[in-house]
Amino acid sequence: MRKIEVCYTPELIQLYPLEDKVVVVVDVLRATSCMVAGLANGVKEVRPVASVDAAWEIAKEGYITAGERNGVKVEGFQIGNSPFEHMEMGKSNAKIVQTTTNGTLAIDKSAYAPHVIIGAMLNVSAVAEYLKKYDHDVIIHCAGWKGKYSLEDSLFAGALLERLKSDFTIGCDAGLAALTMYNAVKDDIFGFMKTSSHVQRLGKLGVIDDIEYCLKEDIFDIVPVLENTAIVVPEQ
Ligand SMILES: O=C(O)[C@H](CS(=O)(=O)O)OP(=O)(O)O
Repeated sequence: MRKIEVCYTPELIQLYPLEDKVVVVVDVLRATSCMVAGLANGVKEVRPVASVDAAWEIAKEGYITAGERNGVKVEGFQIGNSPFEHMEMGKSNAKIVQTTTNGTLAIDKSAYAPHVIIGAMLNVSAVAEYLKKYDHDVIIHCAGWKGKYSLEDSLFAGALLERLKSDFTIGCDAGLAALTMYNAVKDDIFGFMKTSSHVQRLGKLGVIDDIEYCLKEDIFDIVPVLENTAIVVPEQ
């Protein structure tokens, strides 16, 4: 049986050989939720970059600048890190260059894997169905927060494992912990998350609507993939 493992933070990713794996990168609050919401609503592609300077360079090619530092829109950028802003950009089929504290860094650190896909609560069942058809072992790469563990990305890991537990062997204790936590709180994820450090931090910035939205399961059925340097939704 294929194996699925969970890496809780980008600081640990060097412990996981990625050469022959599918990597699911997740940053529920909020980077990968923005990508999924935007791409499902007409955004053409997202170029994830680790630095603000790199974003400015790519913006010269006609990309909309998106992203945050410390949760706040980068000065001079067109949009920040809200899924609603990304969905709005879909109306003009924008191409976006995005840099965030945790999410785009985790993508950067996964980029040498042969296959990288983008997960969020918003598309968790679509990701599960995609992985069932794809004959490879899987690593769920949680973006965490500044190298540390985060509850929301672990909940995504648990939600995905719950959907895949008959098809994959859960190959690590991190996965078992995520699955147990998800099943314990799945009926009130928003209530559970209220005490988390990320919600406390972002809540102070007045983005509670973003948080509530990003914690919803299965709003979209797309699976964005990293193709060379861009995240796109391949034609079915
Ligand atoms: O904007 C966000 O949600 C966070 C900001 S911070 O890390 O909490 O300061 O960034 P992200 O890379 O989307 O986790």
